[in-house]
Amino acid sequence: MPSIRLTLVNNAKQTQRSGVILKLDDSTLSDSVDNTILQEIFTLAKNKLRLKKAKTLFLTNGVELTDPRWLLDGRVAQDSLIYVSCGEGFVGTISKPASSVAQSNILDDQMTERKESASITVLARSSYVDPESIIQLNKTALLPGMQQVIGQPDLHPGNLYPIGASFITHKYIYPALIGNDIGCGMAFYKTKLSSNIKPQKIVDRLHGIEGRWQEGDPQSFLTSILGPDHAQTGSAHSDQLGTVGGGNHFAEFVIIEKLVDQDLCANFGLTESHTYLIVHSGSRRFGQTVLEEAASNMPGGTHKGIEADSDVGRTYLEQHDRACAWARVNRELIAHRVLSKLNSEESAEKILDIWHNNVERKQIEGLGDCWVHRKGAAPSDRGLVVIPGSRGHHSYLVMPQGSQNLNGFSLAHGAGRLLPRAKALQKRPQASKSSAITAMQTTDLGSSVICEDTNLLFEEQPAAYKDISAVITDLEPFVKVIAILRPICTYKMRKEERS
Ligand SMILES: Nc1nc2c(ncn2[C@@H]2O[C@H](COP(=O)(O)O)[C@@H](O)[C@H]2O)c(=O)[nH]1
Ligand SMILES: [Mn+2]
Repeated sequence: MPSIRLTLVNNAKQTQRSGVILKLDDSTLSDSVDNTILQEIFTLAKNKLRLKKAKTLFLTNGVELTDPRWLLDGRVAQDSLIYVSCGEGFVGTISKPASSVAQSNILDDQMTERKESASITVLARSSYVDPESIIQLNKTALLPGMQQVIGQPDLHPGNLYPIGASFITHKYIYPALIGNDIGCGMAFYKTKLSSNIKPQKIVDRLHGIEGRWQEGDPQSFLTSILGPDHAQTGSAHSDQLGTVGGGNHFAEFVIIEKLVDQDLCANFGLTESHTYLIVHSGSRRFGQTVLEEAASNMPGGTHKGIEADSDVGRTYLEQHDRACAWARVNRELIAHRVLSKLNSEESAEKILDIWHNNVERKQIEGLGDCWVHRKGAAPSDRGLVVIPGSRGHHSYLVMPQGSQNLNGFSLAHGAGRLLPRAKALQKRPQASKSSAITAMQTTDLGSSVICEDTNLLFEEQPAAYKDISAVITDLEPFVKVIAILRPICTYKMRKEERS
C-alpha cells in the first residue's frame, strides 16, 4: 500500500510543525463525501498541532486541498508542507495563478476569485499571526488598484484594516488604510547622557511635558524647522505640538545592550557609553482632521479610495504631507522638551526619524508608478530603522539590506499587539491592589515606567505585545541587526496639565 510523508504546519504559527505518514489506498482516496483521508489529516492536526478547530488545508501555493486524489496523483508531492488553518486565510505568499498551476487544473472557486486580487504576502514564520488580521488583509487585496499586499511579522487586527502591513496600489490612494494618525513614526536620538544614568533621576526630572509647550512658541518652532511656507501648517493644533499623546505613544530612554555590527555602529557614532532616546508619536488631532476632511470630500467614503490624480486626491495628499511634516516636528519638540528636563537638549543628535503611517509615490521595477501605503510599517528604503519591542523588551536598530521587493520596501514597525487593549485591561487588578500597579511601573528588564493612568498602564503592558525576537527573526532576509537596545525609562503620561 503506498504512503505519503507530509509536514503539517500551523498556518497561523508556522514554526509549529509535525511530520506525519499517511497510508493511501483506494477506499481512503475516493472523492466521496466522507473524504476519509482528509479527515485523518484533520485528526492528526488536532492531536499533533493542538488545533482543535482545524478546518482548512492549504498547499504551499495557497490553494486549498479539497480533493484526496491529489495525494496520490502527484499534485501533492512526497514531503510536501500542508498548512492547517482554523478558518483564517492562507498565511504566505499567494502568487497570482501561474500557468503551471492552471494547467494542473486545481483552481478552485476561491483561487479563481483571487485572480482579480492583488498578491498577498505575509512575512510571518516565527511570529504569531491573529487569523482575524489575515481576513482583514485578504479584503484589502480586493480593493481597486491594489497590486501587492504585504503583512509584516507584527501584523495584527485593526478596527477594519490590519496594522503592520503595506499596500501597493496603482492610481488609487486609500486614506482609510493610513487612518487618523497620519505621519506617526519613530525618531531615535543619541544624547550626551551617560549610559550609567540612574533611571530614577530621569523619573524625577520628567515633569511638565504634558500640555502645551510653555517655554516657547510651538508654531515658531515648527516654521524654524519646516520654513515659512508652513506658517499655517496645523496651526489649529499648535497646543498639541510637542505632546506625546495616549495609546502606545512614548518617549523612551534606552542604552545599547549589544553592538552587533561594530563597523556600522561606528559609522553612526553609536557607542555603549551613551544613552539614547526613542520618540514614538504622530500628528495628534491634526491627522484626525485631515482624515475627516478627506471623508467629507469622498461621496463613497474613505474606504472606496480616491484617484491620486484627482482634485480630492491631490487635496488629501497635500494635507497628508503637511500632517507628516507636522508629526516629524512633533517628535522633534517632544525630544527637545524631554531632553531639556535633563539639561541635555543642546548636543543631542538625531540619528533617524521615520514615518510608519503614510502613503508615498514610488517607481517600482516591474510595477511602474505606484503608491506605497504603510499602516504600521517602517520604510526599508530610507536607511537605518529602529524597531521597538515594548517597554519591557528589547528594541532593535536594523539596516535594510538586499532586495526589498518581496516586503513591499517595508519592515515591521514594532512587535505588534498580541492582545487587544480590552483583553490586556482585564489583567488590571482591583483598585485595592496598589502593589500590582506599582509592580507595573518597573519592567522585567529593570526599567522604569512613567504612566499615571492605570488603564493605560495595563493596556500597554509588555505582555500585550508579540515576541520581538520572533519578529526580528522573520525580518532576517531583509535586514542586518546593528544594535540591540535595552529600555531604562519609558515616559507615557503624567496627570499634569494636558491639552
Ligand atoms: N520600546 C517600546 N516599544 C513600545 C512601547 N509601546 C509600544 N511599543 C512598540 O511600538 C509599536 C508601535 O505601534 P503603533 O502601531 O502604535 O505605531 C508597537 O507595535 C510595539 O511593538 C513602549 O512603551 N516601548
Ligand atoms: Mn505609531
